[in-house]
Order: sequence, then structure tokens, then C-alpha cells
Amino acid sequence: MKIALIAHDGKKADMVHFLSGFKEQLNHSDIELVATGTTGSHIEKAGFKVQRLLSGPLGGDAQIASMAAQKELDMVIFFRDPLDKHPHEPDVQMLMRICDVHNIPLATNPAAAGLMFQQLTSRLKS
Ligand SMILES: O=C(CO)COP(=O)(O)O
Repeated sequence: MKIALIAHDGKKADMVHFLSGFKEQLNHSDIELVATGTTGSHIEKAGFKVQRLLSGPLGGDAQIASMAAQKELDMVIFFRDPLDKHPHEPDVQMLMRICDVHNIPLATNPAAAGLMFQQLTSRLKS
């Protein structure tokens, strides 16, 4: 199972905090993590193994969208900062649209991501 992780700058600490609550599950051999560049470096520093792509504003969101379109992703966790402006907003919208086109589970806040991870946990157990 491949999970994409993305967080805007104002949400990177939230992402690390969120993932830390699922450390055991995320270190499972069936789980692969992929992230945009800077998000990935924060996640790596927190002790997770993660494939890092380009930084979001340089095309990382577009790379994740491309993976989603090719059905390479099972889940996208994208903690957006709704209180900040982003020069690459078209890429952000494109990524969310592609997830909807291909019916890829997309969580944009910790409450939704928590529900999706609970489901993941029960699948890993069975
Ligand atoms: O900008 C982002 C999402 O739109 C995230 O990119 P970084 O992880 O490189 O900061």
C-alpha cells in the first residue's frame, strides 16, 4: 500500500504529530510512504522511511497527481493550510481533482486522515 503525504508549511508540524501516532502501523513492511520534498524531510527527521519527490511549488504536487492518475497510490493525505496563499495553487487543485477523478481516498485534515488510518490499521491486522 502506497500513501502520499503532503503538508503546507503551516501544517508540517501537524503532519509529523499525526504520523507519530501511527508509527507502528506505518513501519509495517506493506506500507510505502512518498512525500513532497520539504514535507518528506520533516517526516524523515521524525524517523520514517519515505520517498521524497520535488518540493510542492517546484512540481511535487504534480508528481503526486501523476502517480495518482497512474493508480500507483492507495491514499493521499494532504494537510492544506487554508489560511495561507500558495503560488502553486493550480497544482494543489489539480492534485485534488485527479484524486476525485480516480476515486483515490484523499484526507485534507487530521480528523479525516485519522478515520482513514483506522481503516488501514484494521486492514493490516487482517
Ligand atoms: O507545497 C506543498 C503542497 O502544495 C508541499 O510541498 P513541500 O512538502 O515541498 O513543502
